[in-house]
Amino acid sequence: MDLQVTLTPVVTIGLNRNTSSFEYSMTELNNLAEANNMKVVETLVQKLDRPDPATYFGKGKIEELTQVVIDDGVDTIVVNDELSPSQIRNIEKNTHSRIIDRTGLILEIFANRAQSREAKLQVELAKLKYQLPRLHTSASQRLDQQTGTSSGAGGATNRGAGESQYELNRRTLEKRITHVNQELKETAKADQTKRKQRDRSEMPTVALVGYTNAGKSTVMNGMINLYGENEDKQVMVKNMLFATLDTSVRKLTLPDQKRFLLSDTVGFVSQLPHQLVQAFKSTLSEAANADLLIQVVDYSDPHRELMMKTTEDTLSEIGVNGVPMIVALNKADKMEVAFPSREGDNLIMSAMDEKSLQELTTMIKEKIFKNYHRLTLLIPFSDGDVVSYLNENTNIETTDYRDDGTVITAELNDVDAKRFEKYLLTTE
Ligand SMILES: Nc1nc2c(ncn2[C@@H]2O[C@H](COP(=O)(O)OP(=O)(O)OP(=O)(O)O)[C@@H](O)[C@H]2O)c(=O)[nH]1
Ligand SMILES: [Mg+2]
Repeated sequence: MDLQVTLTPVVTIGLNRNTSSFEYSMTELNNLAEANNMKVVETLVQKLDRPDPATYFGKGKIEELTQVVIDDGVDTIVVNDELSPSQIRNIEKNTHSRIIDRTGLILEIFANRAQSREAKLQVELAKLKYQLPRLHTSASQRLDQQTGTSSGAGGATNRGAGESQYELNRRTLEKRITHVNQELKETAKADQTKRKQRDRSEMPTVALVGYTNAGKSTVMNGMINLYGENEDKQVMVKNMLFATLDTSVRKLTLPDQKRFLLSDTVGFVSQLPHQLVQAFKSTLSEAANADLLIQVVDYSDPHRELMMKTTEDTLSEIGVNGVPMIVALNKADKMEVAFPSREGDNLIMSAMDEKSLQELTTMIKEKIFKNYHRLTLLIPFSDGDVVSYLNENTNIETTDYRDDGTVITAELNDVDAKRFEKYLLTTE
């Protein structure tokens, strides 16, 4: 199926402001372009402290870019920063090319990957907000064409059509924003109900977070394999950026009957457009409500430190602070290191290795099942439902039968311990 896709040839450009992460951010831009069915023909870089307010690159460099575009026979330029509407228009005019900035690029990828209604609405909202101030640019028009969710008002086609047309388009976009916001609110309400139901089940929740392509979904599937229910579906794993855009939650049951919920969600990337972060807040709030985060890191990537910093910055941007975290240094099988190997809250591991997943589970257990009590209860035969509940929900160590009922020694969490207090066996 993928073989049919024709790749759009592009030139990528970026400003080197002398930061240590520049080279990495250009590599990432090129990866993002590839994830968006583009073929990077050439990359042009200029050293400048700040972008030219009119044209991003300086005058001479723009001339060079114009020549490169002609020589390479390319008509699309991908820029490593978010541009102002006038910068987009000026580069367009000078180079006779279509411009897609970093934000537009990520928006396109998200729009093409979104599956669920909620994800689609979230992406559309982010897209509309991006388009609103850029109505008369090729960046906005391209976004409509590429994502096939035309608001009917994004295009540069109206250039010169006069102020009234512009006003009309702007109003159409604004109306659509209000509408999408409303629809999102409704889905969010439904989500909250779901979450409330889950909360009532008193199960601890663990969220996988981290950079895109780090292996979060692979860890999720490994855990489902080991501890999921038979009918549990696996989640999608793919070697591409932003394979996952929706949140999946699965209930896992460990051999000692302890249960928790594990969630897999959208990955992060540096300079994730703020429109997207805002739009995806509710999807990402799964992490905010978690009792424990597992940050999955591609340990084999030389840029892993920057990726971890990006993850931590994004988490604080969406308001996730102070949730305990385990760092899963994944893909160790690609390196010459021993694994699984644990140091404090860090685990060098491979999501494809059962031993690693078991070690990760041990670490999860230590964090979320702290408040357990080993209790011995005497349950009268008339309360058989309590015995069934304990059998299904707790780790039972011993069961004995006496004339006056069943004696069970089990590990109970705080809530259950309180609930079944009255059955506590008092030694005569
Ligand atoms: N060698 C190796 N490859 C892995 C490991 N874990 C994941 N991968 C591969 O890495 C790629 C990305 O894995 P995913 O699980 O989809 O990554 P993700 O973090 O869910 O990515 P997004 O959903 O895009 O954010 C896939 O090709 C996986 O097969 C690992 O431990 N070792
Ligand atoms: Mg994934």
